[in-house]
Amino acid sequence: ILAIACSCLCIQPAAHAQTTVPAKDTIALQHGAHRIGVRTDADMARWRSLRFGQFIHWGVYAIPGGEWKGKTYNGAAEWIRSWKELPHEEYDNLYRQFNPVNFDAQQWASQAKEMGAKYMIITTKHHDGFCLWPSKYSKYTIAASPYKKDLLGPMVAAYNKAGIDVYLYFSIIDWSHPDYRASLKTAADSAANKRFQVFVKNQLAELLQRYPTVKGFWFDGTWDDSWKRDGAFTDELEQYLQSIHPGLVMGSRLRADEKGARHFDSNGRLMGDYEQGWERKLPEKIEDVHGNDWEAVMTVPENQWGYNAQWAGHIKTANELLEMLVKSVSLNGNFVLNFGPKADGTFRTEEQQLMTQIGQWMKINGEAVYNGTYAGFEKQDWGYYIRKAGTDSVYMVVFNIPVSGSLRVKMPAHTSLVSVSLQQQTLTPELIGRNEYFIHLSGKQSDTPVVILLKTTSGENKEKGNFEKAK
Ligand SMILES: C[C@@H]1O/C(=N\OC(=O)Nc2ccccc2)[C@@H](O)[C@H](O)[C@@H]1O
Repeated sequence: ILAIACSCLCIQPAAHAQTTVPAKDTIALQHGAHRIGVRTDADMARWRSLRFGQFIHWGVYAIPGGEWKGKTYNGAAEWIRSWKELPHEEYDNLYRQFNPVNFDAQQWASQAKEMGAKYMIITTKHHDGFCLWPSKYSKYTIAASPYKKDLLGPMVAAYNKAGIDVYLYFSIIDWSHPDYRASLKTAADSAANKRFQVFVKNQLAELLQRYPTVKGFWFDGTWDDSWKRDGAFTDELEQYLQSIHPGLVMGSRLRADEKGARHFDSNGRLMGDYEQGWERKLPEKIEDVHGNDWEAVMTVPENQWGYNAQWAGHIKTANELLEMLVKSVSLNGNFVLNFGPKADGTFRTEEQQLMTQIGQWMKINGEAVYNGTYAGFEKQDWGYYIRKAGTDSVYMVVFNIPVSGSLRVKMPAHTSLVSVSLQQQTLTPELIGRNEYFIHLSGKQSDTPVVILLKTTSGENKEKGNFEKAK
């Protein structure tokens, strides 16, 4: 009885309490997550500090741009090869026309820098298999096009020179490769898949050898059964890439465990270095990210990654996109905004205007975004809190100024307010309850987000803040 009493009385804390996911750990896995909790090394800390990235989807799909022989393709432009109106034979010969004579890596990098992006993700090859670099493992590359020259090298050099890290998008699905199989039905399929796995490993090693300053891979196209069913290979591949390029940052889309689970293994543990499932959607609250690092990727139209001439439907504005960026950072994540250059290497006017508008705000307010983390304050309707990593500085990024003009701020327990400022102007909050304030923005109107800096002090035996003494 004593033993029973003891076992139900002495609650053992979880052996590894870093994650908040109720991990079962009931399934023994060889190829599940090998790390519990976030990566704490310098390369991951750098990725985490960047917060704002630029995605670029560029390839031969930019030539049709979502249209073909007068008809409009309703899917995502980079998927047009899958449209019955466009014969594979015709699509697979588009590379003969791919000649981006107006491509200017320097110009691309400087407009990304102006926007305030700190990293860039480029499609080395999308699902169609066309390689933007002269891969020696494929004939279907930029070398076979009229342009001939490598596109990735100048991009990596120009972006790095502009102080922007580069990550390589790589699609595992490759519609151009004779050995690609979505599913494995026969022994011949399995033999082809083995050859395909060697091809993937060779191309990835080739990319790291050619572009040694890249910081990681952004894998995609890993949902087919042929990939999911070989968790061991995905595990070995990730470890191989880390061995030849230590510190690489790779998201959760690469891996499967030996039971075919993706992103999270069969015990609910995140595989890879950050959660990569937030595609064209954002988490709502901090609990949704389970203590993991994560990244959201976003399109300007509803769902177009490659260049799409039509750009039908709702086109997000700079303020909408800034709110997504700020919301992501307030929930401890990164936000990556996608652009689809034209076949000639230029960006459409609307995308250039967005980069300029976003950059104008980031130039003044980027300090609230870069190195931003979850602040631990109770969410209010006026917008989002962002804590400067490792400090007592908390930014309020205001998107909705209430009709009262008064912004409610509830201080977390054991945290006091030391000062409040709006750019260079000091504000005096009104104490309206126990450790609760109104910050009055009377008469303030703004057509861009307003940033207020709170200096706080926290801890059990802290000196009082400057506004707690009742009048
Ligand atoms: C970034 C996008 O990534 C893709 N697909 O992403 C996903 O499949 N996303 C996904 C799928 C299932 C669950 C959550 C996200 C591609 O097909 C698309 O062309 C684009 O490159």
